[in-house]
Amino acid sequence: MAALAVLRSSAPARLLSGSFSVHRGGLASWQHYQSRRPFSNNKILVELNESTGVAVMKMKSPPVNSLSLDFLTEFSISLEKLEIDRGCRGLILTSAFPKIFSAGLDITEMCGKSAEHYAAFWKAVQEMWLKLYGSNMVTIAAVNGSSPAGGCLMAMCCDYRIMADNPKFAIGLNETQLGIVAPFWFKDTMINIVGNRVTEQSLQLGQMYSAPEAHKIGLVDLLVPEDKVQSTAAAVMTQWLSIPDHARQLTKSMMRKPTIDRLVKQQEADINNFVSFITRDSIQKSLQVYLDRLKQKK
Ligand SMILES: CCC/C=C/C(=O)SCCNC(=O)CCNC(=O)[C@H](O)C(C)(C)COP(=O)([O-])OP(=O)([O-])OC[C@H]1O[C@@H](n2cnc3c(N)ncnc32)[C@H](O)[C@@H]1OP(=O)([O-])[O-]
Repeated sequence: MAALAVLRSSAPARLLSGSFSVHRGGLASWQHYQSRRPFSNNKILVELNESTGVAVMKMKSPPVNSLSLDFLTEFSISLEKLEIDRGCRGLILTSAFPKIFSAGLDITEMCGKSAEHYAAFWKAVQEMWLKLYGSNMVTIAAVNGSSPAGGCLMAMCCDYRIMADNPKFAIGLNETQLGIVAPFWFKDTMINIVGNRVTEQSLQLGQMYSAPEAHKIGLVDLLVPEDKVQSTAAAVMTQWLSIPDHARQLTKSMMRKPTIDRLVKQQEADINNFVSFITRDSIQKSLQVYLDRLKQKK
């Protein structure tokens, strides 16, 4: 079971950082755990309901939940804490902002920095994927806004995706539009959901799909009105949690392990590949132009 990130049964439940609360039934009984060290900038809010065993993880990194190195580090630590907590069986991943799930990788982390920085950043992206895609928990993405590139990847890592039924919200792997290339494990994750043909076309065109289009191609499983995304995620979670954990976990591992192992086997090479790609002058220029265009949009 090497593919599954953390062995939940053998590790003690420990809660380490701030922005972490445990729900024991009523709102009045929210308990806040103290930080052991002041690591967290609270870009991620985690609320664990102990009576249901379901944690809600809300991304809260203004303005657009872009995946910076700090964000990714905090995300992976938060996830690991839930993974080793025997009281937690399910995770709902969502955004604290109403119109944006996540803007994907923070482009400023990929512009004008050192090779060492790019390597550390890419390792953090890999870790996020390995932990979320390999999670033993039931994972449901409550996609309450737009979700390009790395944001789409996070949603795709989950077992089930529920998206707000708003044609203005878009999701997809748009990397080629930035002049960059989604790595093989982004591609594999998408193939495992929508198949080879749709993925090939999506990746080449850097296609963003409106919520209804994403539902049509199977990139998201369910569309619901914006104000029903969270409650529907909770209802779907109950259904998934009715399956015995061990059987569901082994099945999930059987489905995902080959995909995970491909990256694990070449993690270092993948980092080197990213660094040599992202440091090219032409790629740096493309990213800068894209970033400037984003800023001028207003
Ligand atoms: C090989 C590598 C694989 C790569 C994978 C990736 O994920 S690549 C990533 C691919 N991702 C994309 O292509 C997504 C690009 N982003 C968007 O399409 C839109 O921002 C939006 C739809 C997410 C939100 O629309 P909205 O109208 O609500 O918001 P807004 O547009 O007004 O932005 C507000 C502020 O946030 C800033 N900022 C935004 N995104 C990023 C970012 N990723 N990073 C950093 N900064 C970002 C933006 O510049 C602006 O800054 P300012 O001027 O205030 O200093």
